[in-house]
Amino acid sequence: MSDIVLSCQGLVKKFGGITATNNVTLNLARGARHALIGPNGAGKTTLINLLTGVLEPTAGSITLEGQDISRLAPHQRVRRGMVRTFQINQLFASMTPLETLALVVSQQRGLGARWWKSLGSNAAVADRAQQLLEQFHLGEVATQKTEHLAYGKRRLLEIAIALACEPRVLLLDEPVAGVPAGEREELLQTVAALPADVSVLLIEHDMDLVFSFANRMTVLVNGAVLTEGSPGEIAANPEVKAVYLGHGDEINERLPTEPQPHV
Ligand SMILES: Nc1ncnc2c1ncn2[C@@H]1O[C@H](COP(=O)(O)OP(=O)(O)OP(=O)(O)O)[C@@H](O)[C@H]1O
Repeated sequence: MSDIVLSCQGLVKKFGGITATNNVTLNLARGARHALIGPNGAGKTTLINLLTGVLEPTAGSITLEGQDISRLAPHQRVRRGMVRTFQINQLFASMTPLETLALVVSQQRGLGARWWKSLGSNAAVADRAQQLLEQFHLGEVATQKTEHLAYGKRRLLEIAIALACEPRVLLLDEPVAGVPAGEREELLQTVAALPADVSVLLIEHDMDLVFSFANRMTVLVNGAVLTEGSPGEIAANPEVKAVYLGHGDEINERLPTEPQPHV
């Protein structure tokens, strides 16, 4: 088994005259905690959309566990084990976290939506949903409608839903964006405690989270990879610091000061 779970080679995405992704090659190691950072407009969202199949690349290829998935539809990539965090939408607003997770676990296990008729009648589904509720600190709000949950709890539910799909690769899209200060710590701790066998690619502007979470970082600028390295290497890289100058991003409060230690 290769040490690389997800890989893209020479990815290019052009929107008319704009090259949003410019010859990006990126390897996600098995069990990685890999952050993708870059200033606004660097191409992070476009790259994630290419990896998940929402966008079709102009050139390049993507492999998951060594198999070419470049031509697969988004749902086929999910089935192969690449899952991104879901944004809570209207569909889930009137459902509770318990119902939502039971539905996703049930679908994942090929049981369809039969859980609806007899929630709890399938012990394996109920057990897994309960486990996820506890893991994501949602136990106390398990039977409240999602639309009434605090924002931080909704973000936790998004990650729980993604994990219910039993991913090999989890693409975490700005998990703490918009979360009020009082709810951040719980979210940071939960993200830090994600299962070690799930390889994670994190897109994030919040440098607290990036530097406390990642053991590998890729910096995108103008659609291309500027550099890749350990958090220590990234923090010490003058080019990275220069890129963030004038962007008002928090990275300059951290660079080139010492990053947090990593194992
Ligand atoms: N559908 C589109 N059509 C045209 N241009 C696009 C499209 N999507 C993205 N772009 C352009 O591609 C570039 C990269 O955008 P992208 O949203 O991927 O960056 P980002 O790093 O995710 O930015 P942010 O951090 O602000 O979310 C930008 O110049 C953007 O304007």
